[in-house]
Amino acid sequence: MAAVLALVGPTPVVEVPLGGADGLVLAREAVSAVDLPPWDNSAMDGYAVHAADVAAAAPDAPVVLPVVADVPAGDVRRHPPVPAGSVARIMTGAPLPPGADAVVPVEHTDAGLPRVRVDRPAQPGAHIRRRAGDVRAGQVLLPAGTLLGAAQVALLAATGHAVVAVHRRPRIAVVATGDELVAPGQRLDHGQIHDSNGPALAAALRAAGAEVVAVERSGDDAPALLALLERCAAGADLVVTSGGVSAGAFDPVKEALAGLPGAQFVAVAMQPGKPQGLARVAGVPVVTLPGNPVSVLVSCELFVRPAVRRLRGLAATARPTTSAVLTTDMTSPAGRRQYARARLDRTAEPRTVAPVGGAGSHLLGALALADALLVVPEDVTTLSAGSVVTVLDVADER
Ligand SMILES: Nc1nc2c(c(=O)[nH]1)N[C@H]1C(S)=C(S)[C@@H](COP(=O)(O)OP(=O)(O)OC[C@H]3O[C@@H](n4cnc5c(N)ncnc54)[C@H](O)[C@@H]3O)O[C@H]1N2
Ligand code: MOO
Repeated sequence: MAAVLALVGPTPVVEVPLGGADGLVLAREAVSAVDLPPWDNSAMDGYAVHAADVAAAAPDAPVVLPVVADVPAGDVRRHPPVPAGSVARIMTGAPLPPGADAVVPVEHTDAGLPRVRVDRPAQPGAHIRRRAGDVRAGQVLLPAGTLLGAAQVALLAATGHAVVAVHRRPRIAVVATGDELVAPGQRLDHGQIHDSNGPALAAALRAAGAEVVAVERSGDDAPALLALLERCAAGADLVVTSGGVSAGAFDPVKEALAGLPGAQFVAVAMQPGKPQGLARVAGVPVVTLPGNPVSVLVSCELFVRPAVRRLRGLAATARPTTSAVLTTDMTSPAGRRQYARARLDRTAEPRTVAPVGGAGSHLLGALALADALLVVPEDVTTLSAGSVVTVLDVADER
């Protein structure tokens, strides 16, 4: 993972309309130019009063006062001070007229106009939301590096930000390699299969926060593949390939990239996802994932997702791990850390985890039912039901 991360940094800073900024990451701290609330205002529908006028009000001794003004929310008039001995009718969020120092909720009155009966006292300051009680002008609202979600967008909108400086959504191109690949929906000849890695990587990368700018298929001709990678690199921050990196007689990805500076192909002691590689094409990092359909998604999760986070301007962290109780016995290959596909019961106490399907890197049926990866260390070859194991929680939504 470190080798992949070393190739990427946050994408360039762009100014985008706030309305389209959710899911992006602030590139600069956001500062408020205004106080929030901008003026003292009412927290209740009711009457703005002088607290002293209603100090003795009670259900059996109501105080009757004249209503000298009506202040709805959105009222842009500047009202004169409310004289002592009178009140203004006021709605939630409306500016408190000068003079008044408390709000009596309408429930504690007869809702009257032009005179109102108030049957409860109010402490000075009651139901008043003070100017700058939330945010002060000049205050840092959000530091650089903040992921913008609904609450952050609300704060930026409330403080009047129409555009925000964010890291541009990372552009990633996907290239699935293999002469056997045919687009889903097309007829298969003997020896051909539908390309699942292309669509799968595109989905995983989008879920990680990337913009997928191309999903290409390439045959096994290395020069043609290199030309395709160069075209993809021209419009991308990162290119991700699948297939063609193991020990076969036709491993075009290796062949296409091997001569490039910085290219490296390694066997990682994990299962699935052993053969891995990376290179730069025209300066753009290319991560070469193995072709087996389970391997490609597990490797994308472990190696590419953190890199996408870094490109977005976030910390390049992995997903959270959790402990769970294994529900069945299982085995694991010696010398390779296994990421077994599993289902995690998040409602059980303690949590339980059950492997789904076998260890084969072609077992897409089981992968699609899994929502977690059960991590079995390199030196562990058998695990019994009841053991406490580490689980990577990879579910995006559940
Ligand atoms: N002699 C050895 N053979 C293999 C080794 C090894 O060490 N020595 N490693 C195995 C492991 S582990 C993996 S993983 C695979 C990785 O191979 P490649 O990255 O070269 O991938 P391919 O050979 O192109 O394909 C492997 C497998 O996946 C299918 N595939 C490929 N692309 C797609 C796609 N886009 N959609 C659906 N399925 C795809 C392909 O048809 C193969 O069945 O190598 C092992 N072999
Ligand atoms: O390591 Mo490969 O990725 O098992 O199938």
